Amino acid sequence: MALIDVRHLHCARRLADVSFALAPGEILGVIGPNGAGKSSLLQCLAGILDYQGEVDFEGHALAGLAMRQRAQRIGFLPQSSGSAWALQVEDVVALGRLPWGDNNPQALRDAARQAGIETLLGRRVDRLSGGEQARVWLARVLAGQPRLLLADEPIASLDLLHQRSVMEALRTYADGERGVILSIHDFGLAARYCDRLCLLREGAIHALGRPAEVLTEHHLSEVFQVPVHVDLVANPPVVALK
Ligand SMILES: Nc1ncnc2c1ncn2[C@@H]1O[C@H](COP(=O)(O)OP(=O)(O)OP(=O)(O)O)[C@@H](O)[C@H]1O
Repeated sequence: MALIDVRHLHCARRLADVSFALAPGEILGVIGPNGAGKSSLLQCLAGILDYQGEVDFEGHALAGLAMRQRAQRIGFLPQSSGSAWALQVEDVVALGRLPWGDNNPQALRDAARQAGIETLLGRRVDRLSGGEQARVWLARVLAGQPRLLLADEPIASLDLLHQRSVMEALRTYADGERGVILSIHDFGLAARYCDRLCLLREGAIHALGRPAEVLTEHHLSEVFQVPVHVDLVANPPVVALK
């Protein structure tokens, strides 16, 4: 059974007739130009934006789930998070347990390790660098151990080392019964870590399939309107401007 099954999703002036399903164990990368609708899609699935169409989660209508059940099953990492308060890093991570009403120490430890923030514990989140803060907010979502993790550009502000470690953490997180849908602008990393890609153009799906089916010079040049060189046989895969 699909983890999430999205059928004919419409969101006013942002998304048109988007359909796909995600199986347990899969990472789906959502790609496309600025304004194509990647964040909007994730926000619809997270319950932040209203939509028309049908979305089933593990065979049941998502709309029928109580808010708490939904928050336990689906975690959302927004494009940018921040805190106006002087919270400790561990307090931010613990926020991820709110849907469960507990403070599960093992879940908190696992989340800190997966997001690579163990050395940041004990610090104030508002005194961390942008990339450090981004990993703390990722740890918050991981702490909730959602079956489906939605992450809006989780590596956008990260250095090379942490881009790789976060993609590997998400890969490991998805392996098994969980799934991840993330938006990403780095196509080389998308090719390397995502099982399938959804290429959006002006709110509609332009291509959906395995990275080799979606990341073609034809699709990318057409959608991004620049000549693109693609070599997915290379190790690591190469997608670059010509
Ligand atoms: N709060 C909003 N109110 C109205 N329209 C919005 C709002 N936020 C985004 N939009 C519009 O919705 C469309 C999709 O935006 P969205 O943020 O989903 O794109 P995106 O693919 O995530 O872009 P990016 O790569 O720049 O993050 C754009 O045309 C955008 O201008």
